[in-house]
Amino acid sequence: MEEKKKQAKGVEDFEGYGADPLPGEGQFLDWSDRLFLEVYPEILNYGQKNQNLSGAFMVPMSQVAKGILEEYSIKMKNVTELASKAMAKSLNIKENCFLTQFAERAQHKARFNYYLRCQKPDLVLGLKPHSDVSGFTIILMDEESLQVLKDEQWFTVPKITEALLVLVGDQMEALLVLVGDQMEALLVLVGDQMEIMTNGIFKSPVHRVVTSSERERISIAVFYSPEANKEIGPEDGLINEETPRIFKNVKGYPDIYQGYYKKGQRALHVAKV
Ligand SMILES: O=C(O)CCC(=O)C(=O)O
Ligand SMILES: [Fe+2]
Repeated sequence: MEEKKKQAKGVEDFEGYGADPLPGEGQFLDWSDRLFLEVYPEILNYGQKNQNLSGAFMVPMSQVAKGILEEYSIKMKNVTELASKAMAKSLNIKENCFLTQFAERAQHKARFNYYLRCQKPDLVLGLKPHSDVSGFTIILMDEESLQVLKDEQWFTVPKITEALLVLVGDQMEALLVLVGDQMEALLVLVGDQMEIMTNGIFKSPVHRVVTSSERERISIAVFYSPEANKEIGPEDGLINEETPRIFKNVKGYPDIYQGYYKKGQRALHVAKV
């Protein structure tokens, strides 16, 4: 515990080790311990930043841990490319169109969540209801507890061992994609920016994590987002007379999102036409 405290980030910082920044008035803290790191494109600078022990990279990592993080990040980069293409294909639009919107310096941020056992699981959440700001998020989990809101009801996302990639949209459809020879189940959760780029066809679901008094849980979420300050918008190929544009082109959406997230609110309406 002492060692953990030494590495903790400031209460206002987002990146680094510790709880999320203090939420706005009337909001609760989440029952989780997490490490949040930008891995792409920043991973290339990781060693340097680590030596300086500044900002988000105050968490010293062993060479082994750094190696694993690098390897995982490279694999995740492949998965995001594969999933971006699969999503475009499923919509009958150009395979590379989403990759072009995410652009060369697309961001990958990894969040390592550790949800401790909780004495009052009926009163405390591991993560409050939210939608992700990302284009999409790839989640690896060891236990169930992630829930998605549909028709005002919470559904627990099952832990699947056979499937490799599952897309949870509004319809909880499954999209199976083969990722190398790895048999770990990965979940792809659509984020707000993909809802904008697909003109609302893929929905960014509201989700939360519940706690348990019996078991702890670990998950790794990799948030894949367009390059910083890149304007994004609905794909031309998805707009026609029958399905008119419902979202504007937007720039700097993550900043707008953060303001609403702190208040426990969604931000997507600001991008509506
Ligand atoms: O722990 C999980 O399964 C989900 C985490 C999540 O929703 C997030 O980090 O945004
Ligand atoms: Fe999330």
